[in-house]
Amino acid sequence: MSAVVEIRGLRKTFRSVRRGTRLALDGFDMTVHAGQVHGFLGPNGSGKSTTLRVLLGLTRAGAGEVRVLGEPVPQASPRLARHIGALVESPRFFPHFSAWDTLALLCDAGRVPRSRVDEVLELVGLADRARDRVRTYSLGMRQRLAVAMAVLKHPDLLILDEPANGLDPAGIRQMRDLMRALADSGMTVLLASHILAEVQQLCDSVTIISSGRHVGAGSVADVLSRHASGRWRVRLESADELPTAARALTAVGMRVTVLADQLVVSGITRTGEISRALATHGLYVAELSPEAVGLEDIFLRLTDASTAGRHRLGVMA
Ligand SMILES: Nc1ncnc2c1ncn2[C@@H]1O[C@H](COP(=O)(O)OP(=O)(O)OP(=O)(O)O)[C@@H](O)[C@H]1O
Repeated sequence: MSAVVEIRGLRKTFRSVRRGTRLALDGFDMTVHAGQVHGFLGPNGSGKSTTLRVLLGLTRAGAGEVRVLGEPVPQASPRLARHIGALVESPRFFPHFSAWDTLALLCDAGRVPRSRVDEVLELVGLADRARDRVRTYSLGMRQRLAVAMAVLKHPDLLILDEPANGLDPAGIRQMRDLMRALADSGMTVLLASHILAEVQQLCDSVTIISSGRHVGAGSVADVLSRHASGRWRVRLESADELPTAARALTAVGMRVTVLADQLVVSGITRTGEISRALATHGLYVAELSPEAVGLEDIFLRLTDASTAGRHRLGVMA
């Protein structure tokens, strides 16, 4: 799998007279592979927008190496511009223009054939409102028009900063379907988002940033399994047997929490240990499953740990 984005050791410091020196990126690393929807996650102020602005050549890093589509940034940024589409700031529209007029104007300015307008309107689901004025559009429709503007030149890499911000559940779902359709059409999508359930459903891989540092990355499945809770949920034929089962498991060194209809067990290396310990007391497992951990739990665990560590070290900006 080839890397579309490679970032190594990125540092960026902001200096202002009023607020002093602020370290926004502190040796940050990230890799995004071709054809994936890659989620870029981090708490407010952790450095996501700064990273995206560096990738786009909009701001310069103090140190580190950045390559997009194999080319160095910022040196190759003018050449890369036509291969990257981006939605990183609130889009501005001419409210009295229609979506069709808006895209046609951009086609003319960017020497893209106008035949692309209808294609893109179809892709973002605005074909039936294409001739209506933008000022009559909902927030979700405006966001989809902004994505249409970003993909007009059929970029290889699409960078989106919180595209579902402020959208209702239906709008979020349309945006998710759109991202998936774009990735299926061969585009690599880098998506900064706070909506972790969405990221878990949509993204192939993720990078987690906290206080300007990389704190986790990998395919969503890997990240979920790497940070699995190590706890197992155990149900028996009858809930009446749970107290006896809890005593049996505790006696062999496991940690057990008794809930109304199940046990939560940790402190084991193999699940067979649970069935074996219960069988010696004539108890049989009806259901045994790993306790589910979502991306949100992992995100909070990693970013809290990182922030707490940096507070201890006294290196917070
Ligand atoms: N132009 C700037 N001048 C001074 N400080 C800045 C500037 N831009 C960003 N910062 C600081 O850099 C740090 C990272 O900000 P950044 O906007 O990259 O975070 P973010 O992860 O995108 O946050 P959010 O999720 O809230 O958008 C923050 O401490 C922020 O205050």
